[in-house]
Amino acid sequence: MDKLLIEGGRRLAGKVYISGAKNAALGILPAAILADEGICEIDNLPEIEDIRCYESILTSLGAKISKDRKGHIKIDPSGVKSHIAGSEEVRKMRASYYLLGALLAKFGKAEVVFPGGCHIGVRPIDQHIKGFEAMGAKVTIEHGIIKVYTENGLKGANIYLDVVSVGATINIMLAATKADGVTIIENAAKEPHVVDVANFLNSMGANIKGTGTDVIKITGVKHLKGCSYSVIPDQIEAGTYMIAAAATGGDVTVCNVIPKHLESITAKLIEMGVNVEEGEDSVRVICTERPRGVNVKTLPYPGFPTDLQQPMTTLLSISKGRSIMNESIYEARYKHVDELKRMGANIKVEGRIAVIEGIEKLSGAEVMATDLRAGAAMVIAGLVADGYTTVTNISHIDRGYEKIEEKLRSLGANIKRI
Ligand SMILES: CC(=O)N[C@H]1[C@@H](OP(=O)(O)OP(=O)(O)OC[C@H]2O[C@@H](n3ccc(=O)[nH]c3=O)[C@H](O)[C@@H]2O)O[C@H](CO)[C@@H](O)[C@@H]1O
Ligand SMILES: C=C(OP(=O)(O)O)C(=O)O
Repeated sequence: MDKLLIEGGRRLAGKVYISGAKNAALGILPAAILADEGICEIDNLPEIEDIRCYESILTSLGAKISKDRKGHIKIDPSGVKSHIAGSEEVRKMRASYYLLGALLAKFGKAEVVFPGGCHIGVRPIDQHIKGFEAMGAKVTIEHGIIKVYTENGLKGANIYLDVVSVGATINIMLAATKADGVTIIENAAKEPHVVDVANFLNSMGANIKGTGTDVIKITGVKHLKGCSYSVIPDQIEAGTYMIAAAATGGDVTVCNVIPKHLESITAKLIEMGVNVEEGEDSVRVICTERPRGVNVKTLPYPGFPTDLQQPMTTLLSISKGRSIMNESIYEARYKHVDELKRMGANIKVEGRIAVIEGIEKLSGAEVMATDLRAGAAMVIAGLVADGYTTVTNISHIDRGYEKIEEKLRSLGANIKRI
């Protein structure tokens, strides 16, 4: 299995270009099967394992997918005839739960194997199910398969989410696009990728209003068509490079981003004494002295994203003084801490709280990517550590970061895949 070998101690400098957003693309791909006519052309797709996996799921459902250039695909869903998704790929990934909403909207029924994804907590899907049931579907779980059936299609409904959930918001939105009547989602997630999936569906002819606020109104339509669409830049990939720049005392311009989506990260870095300059579609991170420790609490958007908690923990582990991290979204997203400790970090975890006493330097070691963002955290740790760090289990990293070692090398890092 591949590993990343990193020689630490090099300051990152230059420009890095951010790919399309994983979590937006993973909602857009299943949405494309809803076209009753025409094809969907999707641009700025990130070249990552999760996208390859989703393309293969759609192909196995009968969609025709063609590619003519990097990050651009055409999906012809006219061959999708089955409401059953049960392949190994479905089981592997989290976002396969969107097949429930998409197949339900298309056929009035869906059978999908339970989703996988990063092991960072229990990750229930009760709010997705509650939404489908409110729209009149009957949901059962048999032998690891979620079965959702309707008698006469879905009916619009008022749905109040008990927790702010990206997945439930997008899934209910997908299901409701062709439902009979109006669906209102209250306490909806406001993440940029929720807005992006809705914009894509609206380009296909859906009628979705209010995304980006906590009340979304979906008026069901009868017919959807193909469209051309470009995925937004990845907020989390951008944040990862911003944090890596700060950790290495670097000067990095993170290009092809929407700076508004990065505000919570920008604000934290500024609080730590790092200089961040916002451009129109870029942010420049300049770090000239060791950052100060700060307190961080992960929250739904526009709060600090849980997906950057792990890279941020690495930065805090080498910042001045004590920091407190409060992971309010997932109860088990601290597996990277044990790996950071192998590199000398001084971190105590109790429940959702990590108390981090910043040390001057980490020291290189063999560490494991226990999940996707833990992997990013270990790569940043390797970049700043004394000597060599080997990161194993990097298939997790490949799920969500396009060509991470090439992008880092272009910024001056000494990193290679072995
Ligand atoms: C493919 C994708 O887009 N993944 C993202 C998505 O995951 P995902 O959609 O799985 O995350 P959610 O936003 O749904 O989860 C947020 C919180 O709600 C809880 N919950 C969720 C659904 C539910 O039915 N019941 C329930 O209790 C979860 O356990 C978690 O504590 O949003 C997360 C939160 O920003 C990110 O970390 C993931 O990168
Ligand atoms: C948790 C993540 O992904 P997934 O939901 O696909 O497991 C992530 O992108 O950080």
